[in-house]
Amino acid sequence: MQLGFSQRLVAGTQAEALQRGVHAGRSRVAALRPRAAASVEAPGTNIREDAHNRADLPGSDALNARYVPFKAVQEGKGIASSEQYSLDEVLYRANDGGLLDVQHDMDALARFDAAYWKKLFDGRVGTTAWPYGSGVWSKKEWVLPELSSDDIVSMFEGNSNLFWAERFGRELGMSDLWVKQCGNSHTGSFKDLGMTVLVSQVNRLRKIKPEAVQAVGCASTGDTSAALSAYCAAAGIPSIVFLPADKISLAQLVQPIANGALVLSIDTDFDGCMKLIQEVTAACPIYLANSMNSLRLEGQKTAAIEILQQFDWQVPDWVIIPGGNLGNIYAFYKGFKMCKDLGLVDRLPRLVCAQAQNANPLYQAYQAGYENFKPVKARTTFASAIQIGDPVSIDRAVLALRETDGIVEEASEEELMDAAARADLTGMFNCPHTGVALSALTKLRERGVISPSDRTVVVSTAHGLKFAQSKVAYHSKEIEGIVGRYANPPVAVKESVGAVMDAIRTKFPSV
Ligand SMILES: Cc1ncc(COP(=O)(O)O)c(C=O)c1O
Ligand SMILES: N[C@@H](CCOP(=O)(O)O)C(=O)O
Repeated sequence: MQLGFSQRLVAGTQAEALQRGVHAGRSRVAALRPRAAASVEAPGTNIREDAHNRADLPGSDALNARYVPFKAVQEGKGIASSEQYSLDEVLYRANDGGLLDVQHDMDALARFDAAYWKKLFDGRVGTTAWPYGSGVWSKKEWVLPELSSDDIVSMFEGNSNLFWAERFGRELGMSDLWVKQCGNSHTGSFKDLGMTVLVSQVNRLRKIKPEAVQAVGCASTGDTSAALSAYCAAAGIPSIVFLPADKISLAQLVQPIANGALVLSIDTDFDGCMKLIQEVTAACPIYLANSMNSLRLEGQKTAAIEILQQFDWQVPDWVIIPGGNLGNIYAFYKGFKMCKDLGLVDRLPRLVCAQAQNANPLYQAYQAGYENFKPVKARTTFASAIQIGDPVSIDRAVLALRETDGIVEEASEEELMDAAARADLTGMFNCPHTGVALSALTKLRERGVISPSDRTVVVSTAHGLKFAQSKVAYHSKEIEGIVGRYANPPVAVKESVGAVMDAIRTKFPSV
């Protein structure tokens, strides 16, 4: 919707008012810090209270969002759907059993022009004003506009770095390759972005409907469970995690244990855990925290908005994302689409979903023109967090890929481990899932689908340190069937200068 001159003027004035509010809030926060430490004498003088007292963005009371059936989104109806629900309802599926989607009142958002939103979002980067220091909540009006700042549970997630992978790009003959480090986050994966939103809404629900939400639960391959347990622990909310026994890394397993969740190690795979959690959450007041719950995607979509913001609102040509349960690829699409629909950018990037060959139901569907999707039995993969054969968000992923002229690629175990290790040699420290995305990038580049100057973003979804065991195995050349082309095993040396010098000169003859 185009704004008339007088409306633009109003929006500009509002933006300035808000900027003043944010900056005033920031300086007040700074001024209050010493007193907050002595909060016994000065109760309430903290950044949450400061947010409570701050006037909302003028006109923001008109902003709102609702659940609508995902089918309505597929049909292009969005918030105009006749079936819709308040976000205060506890439900995960529409009347027809299909998924739900959070839809925003785009006309209300469009009352503020693109320049207004850019200025607002840019002005919040790096602030400590509650809750805008979070990369997710800095876009609060586009996430959960009606949620009170008092209810937000945040660890100032998001704002992850997007860096120019100059040397790795050069190896692939590319000049404009970037890596978005979504794994550089509180619990070491992108899941924090969605979990802050879900747990914040739960925090509200527990105040208005205490009997309806007694605990929050999820099935997990290790990252959702880590994020859920951390955010629940921060808010004092009980959490329960269903983990496939012996199928997640030690670092992932210890996270919910440390955060006090009830950890159930179940003798099945992720798909089995996912079925169980759906039954359990349907039967008792345990709130479902998997990305089947569309609240999660409202947080995850902010990573896409953040990428555009980091490129000064320029659109990259390609964004490559590893896919498992397939919520994230749709979340990225939603973020990009919202920016386009509200005029912040003029096009969408092409999306690539990268799957492990051992768990590739979307890749198989893509090969068949998305006809007759069939779940698969996911086999063991080093990319264990995407060892998923029956993705809940398959329909969401297909929509995202169709709308962006997207591509699906796959990577064998050797390809994904090699790709992660090769990129590590240029200074990264990749998890195997990022290895899947890097392998997809390499293949698309070699086939000439991605051109030398295409601006390309690889989304790194978890921190490599969560998967140290598999990286050690690779570098020790211990993995059966994998040569380890980029392995760099440590050299055992006796305690003698001669032996040390020999070892150095073997590697660097000119020393
Ligand atoms: C590290 C990591 N990468 C990628 C994914 C895939 O995300 P999605 O399930 O939304 O496709 C997951 C979880 O599934 C994950 O934990
Ligand atoms: N990789 C995920 C799998 C579950 O995905 P979700 O996004 O639907 O919660 C995990 O870490 O559990």
